[in-house]
Amino acid sequence: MIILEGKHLTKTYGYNENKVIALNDVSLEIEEGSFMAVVGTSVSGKSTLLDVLAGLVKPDKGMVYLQGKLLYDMNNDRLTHLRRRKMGFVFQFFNLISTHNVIENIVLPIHLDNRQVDEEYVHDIVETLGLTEKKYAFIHELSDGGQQRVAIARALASKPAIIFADETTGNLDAKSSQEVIQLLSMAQRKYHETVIMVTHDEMIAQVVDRILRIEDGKIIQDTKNDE
Ligand SMILES: Nc1ncnc2c1ncn2[C@@H]1O[C@H](COP(=O)(O)OP(=O)(O)OP(=O)(O)O)[C@@H](O)[C@H]1O
Repeated sequence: MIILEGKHLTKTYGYNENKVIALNDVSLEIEEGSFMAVVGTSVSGKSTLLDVLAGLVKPDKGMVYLQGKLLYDMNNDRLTHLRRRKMGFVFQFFNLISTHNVIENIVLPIHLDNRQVDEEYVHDIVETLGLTEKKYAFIHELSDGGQQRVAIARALASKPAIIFADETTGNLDAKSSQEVIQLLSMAQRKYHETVIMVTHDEMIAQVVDRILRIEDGKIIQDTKNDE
């Protein structure tokens, strides 16, 4: 089943001689439960594509449908509500709250959405990500790797329809980047999540279901791993 669809997405930044076409008429469909990696050289438009698909950056042209619902047709409050309910984010620099402990950070998006925390589910995620011993630790007490795990746990906890991950602006070393990919892949299989991840890591072929290669704001290669 198609969970997310982008149609003729175009996004430009700047004007006249400073004009940059970050996305140039991109269309794609994403299967529910799949793990898609978005790769490509620097400033090719990867993050812009992710942000447009996630309802964070409105395209100049084109449409995004999440489970058949047109994203940019709704007002901002509804879009924010939809993002909270349906999307999980694992972005670089994690946006974790330093005055909260690990478990408080993980359940924060659920509280923001005025939903009941599924304690059993959260417990399972915490255990799966190896955070049980760190549950009550503060964020600054964790290593970078530990913080990454909290960010992944937080994205999973609200049972989103899709998880968006972007490591592109950061400087994750190859090992941390592999770890994030492995953890997301495990989560995708265990919790039947759909994952879209922007990465510089090219060693992903075995893990992901699909690799989308972007160059100059266009899809230049779309490789699906059919098992
Ligand atoms: N907020 C913005 N304002 C102006 N220009 C932007 C903005 N965001 C992106 N761009 C431009 O759009 C183009 C695509 O950027 P984008 O960040 O999507 O590429 P990327 O492939 O994710 O790059 P990287 O891998 O280096 O992070 C670049 O030329 C960038 O400078």
